[in-house]
Amino acid sequence: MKASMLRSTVTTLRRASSSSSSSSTHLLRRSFSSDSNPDRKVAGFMRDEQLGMALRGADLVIILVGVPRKPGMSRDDLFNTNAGIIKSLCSTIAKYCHNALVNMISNPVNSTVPIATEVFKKAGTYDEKKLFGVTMLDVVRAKTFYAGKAKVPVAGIFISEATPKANLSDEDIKALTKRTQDGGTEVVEAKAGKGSATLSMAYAGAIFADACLKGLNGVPNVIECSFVQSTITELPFFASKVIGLNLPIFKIVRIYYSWWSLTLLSQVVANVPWEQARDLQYA
Ligand SMILES: NC(=O)C1=CN([C@@H]2O[C@H](COP(=O)(O)OP(=O)(O)OC[C@H]3O[C@@H](n4cnc5c(N)ncnc54)[C@H](O)[C@@H]3O)[C@@H](O)[C@H]2O)C=CC1
Ligand SMILES: O=C([O-])CC(=O)C(=O)O
Repeated sequence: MKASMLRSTVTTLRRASSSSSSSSTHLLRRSFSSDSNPDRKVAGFMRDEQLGMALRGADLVIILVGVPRKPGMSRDDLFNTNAGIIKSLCSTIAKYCHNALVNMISNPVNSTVPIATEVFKKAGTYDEKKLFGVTMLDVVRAKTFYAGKAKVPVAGIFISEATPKANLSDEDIKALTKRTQDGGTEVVEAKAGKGSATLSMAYAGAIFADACLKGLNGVPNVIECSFVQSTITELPFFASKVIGLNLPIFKIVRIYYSWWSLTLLSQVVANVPWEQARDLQYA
């Protein structure tokens, strides 16, 4: 697909008021211009019956509907409400824009991505290279906290790969990792029941969506992290470093895990099987 030919469409999905009925879905569709087509259009769609119209022909769908956490909740506590919303949306995506890249922001991402996978598989439209759980906010946080500690602007996606190198002790690395892991909870608690991270998520979501659009426009070697179908651990999905968001060359890059990351990894792996069984049963 040539850059000058591309009509890159981003569709975001929202309901105006969470107290309204399930038939009040509000949708926003943005069509980005290209050199040959300078028109920039933004159109709004309302209600479930217009969902298909909003989605038809989209190149990229960003899913951010659903409920956010309140203080004291885990992301997994959102499963019962958000799983059904995601299942229904993904069925419509399979029908109206099965070629679209899907950026999944709605939590719990480690369940909503497998649910979307199963829905797409059942519809016969699944392509693992098109479904991305958005973990970009963790990268943004890690970079910000590392830069604060190291007193340098940071490039690179992981603490173990960050440049320029800062001389951090094991204790510093542990603390940075924990601060990054707890970043979402920090915001949820600070907002005291009024939602989770929104502005920083918008920033992170825009970076990731932009990377996808670059990939679709044929820009080579776009590299970001995302929760995708992955072979880097024994788990079927894992937040992985992904190179070449320009389809179809997408590939997972192995990374160097520090001793501390490996310790955390073993804890994650131990928890996942029961969640997976539930996600698959649900979908
Ligand atoms: N992946 C990540 O790093 C992050 C994920 N999130 C997740 O994103 C999701 C949204 O969070 P916020 O934007 O803070 O919540 P929010 O409450 O500000 O917005 C959610 C929107 O979804 C709408 N909605 C709810 N049920 C719907 C339905 N059945 N159909 C259509 N629209 C519906 C609501 O009306 C609302 O407009 C949550 O699941 C949250 O946990 C939030 C921040 C970071
Ligand atoms: O923590 C939450 O509930 C939202 C989220 O995923 C984050 O901010 O990282």
